[in-house]
Amino acid sequence: MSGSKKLFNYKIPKPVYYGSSVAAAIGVVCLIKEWAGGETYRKKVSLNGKVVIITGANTGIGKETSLELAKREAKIYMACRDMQRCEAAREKIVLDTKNKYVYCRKCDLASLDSIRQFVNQFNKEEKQLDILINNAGVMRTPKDSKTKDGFEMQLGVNHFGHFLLTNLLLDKLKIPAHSRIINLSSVAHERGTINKLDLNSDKEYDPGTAYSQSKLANILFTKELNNRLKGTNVTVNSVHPGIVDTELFRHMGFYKSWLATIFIKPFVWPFIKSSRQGAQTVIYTAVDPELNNVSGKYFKDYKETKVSNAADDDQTAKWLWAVSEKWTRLLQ
Ligand SMILES: NC(=O)C1=CN([C@@H]2O[C@H](COP(=O)(O)OP(=O)(O)OC[C@H]3O[C@@H](n4cnc5c(N)ncnc54)[C@H](OP(=O)(O)O)[C@@H]3O)[C@@H](O)[C@H]2O)C=CC1
Ligand SMILES: CC1=C(/C=C/C(C)=C/C=C/C(C)=C/C=O)C(C)(C)CCC1
Repeated sequence: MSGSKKLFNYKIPKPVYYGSSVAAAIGVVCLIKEWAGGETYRKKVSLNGKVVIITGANTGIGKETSLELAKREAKIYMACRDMQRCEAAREKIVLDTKNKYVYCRKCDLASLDSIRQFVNQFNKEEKQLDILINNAGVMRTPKDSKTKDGFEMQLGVNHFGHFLLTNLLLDKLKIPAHSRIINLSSVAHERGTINKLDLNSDKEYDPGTAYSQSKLANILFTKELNNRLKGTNVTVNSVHPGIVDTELFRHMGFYKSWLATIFIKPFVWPFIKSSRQGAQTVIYTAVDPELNNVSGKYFKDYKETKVSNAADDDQTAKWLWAVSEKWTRLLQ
């Protein structure tokens, strides 16, 4: 028997036995990951003739969403801060989908000037906008990270940047029969509060608290924008994509450490979504015809989901809107 294992009445050489056991175990783990990651959105919805803007489209969830919408024949504007990374992603999307109507445009959400320049250029290029996906985001940026206009980086990029961008694009969104805005929020909003006395975290800064505040701001923005868009053709919803293995964790030392890589990640890996899996609910809310008249909602795993009490607060939503209008100099 040495050098072989017995299975029923067959002698299997040990290397074959152990090799196939490892392969089977890997197969099972992959199946668990596929199952835990949720269903792929497969409804055949063509976006031929539709114009889409996706912020932060060069990597992670934004890149996968761009790829999927390009397959559905949309004309896509990838609004990114790093043109080299954007071009690399665009090339791949164009090669994979054969859709040549995919463009890179500079839009640094950490600069109000850059956002205005992006919109000025877009207004010259397109008559209408059908889908705006406010996807770009940063998480747990280091202390003292500020945008060009002095906003705390996470609130600045995740909320103020998208607040200005969306408002400047509303005229173009009002042209098609139906158009949509999708705001990427997060389950992290549940831990968030809006700090009315120190919104910009100038007095005290905690990276996790500031991220949660920014993701709560995304939902409050969705709420107030939905109020203001009543009676128009434009809907606005927010999405939690799941816990997704992307570059969002770039500022979290522990996540990238050898300790986490060896002792934690192998066990949680099957339950963390890939970027493709994380993009599915975003794609669903962006394109599914059943949602043509659904607005002001928050989605998770294809389902409308309840938001936290702090996110269901009309007064704070209005307060945040007024501050955002002022700080981004929207009405200048
Ligand atoms: N991953 C997750 O587990 C979760 C993610 N989310 C949300 O999903 C969204 C997408 O995140 P994800 O794909 O995971 O993260 P990634 O870090 O992989 O992608 C974020 C994108 O945002 C871009 N971005 C960052 N700062 C700016 C800026 N100043 N101007 C323009 N673009 C910018 C990045 O560009 P660059 O490559 O140049 O840095 C990148 O393209 C975020 O809003 C995030 O909060 C919500 C819940 C969970
Ligand atoms: C997977 C994993 C971790 C957990 C990460 C979690 C739970 C992230 C949640 C992120 C959210 C909610 C992001 C976006 O909004 C640890 C503990 C860091 C260790 C390394 C592996």
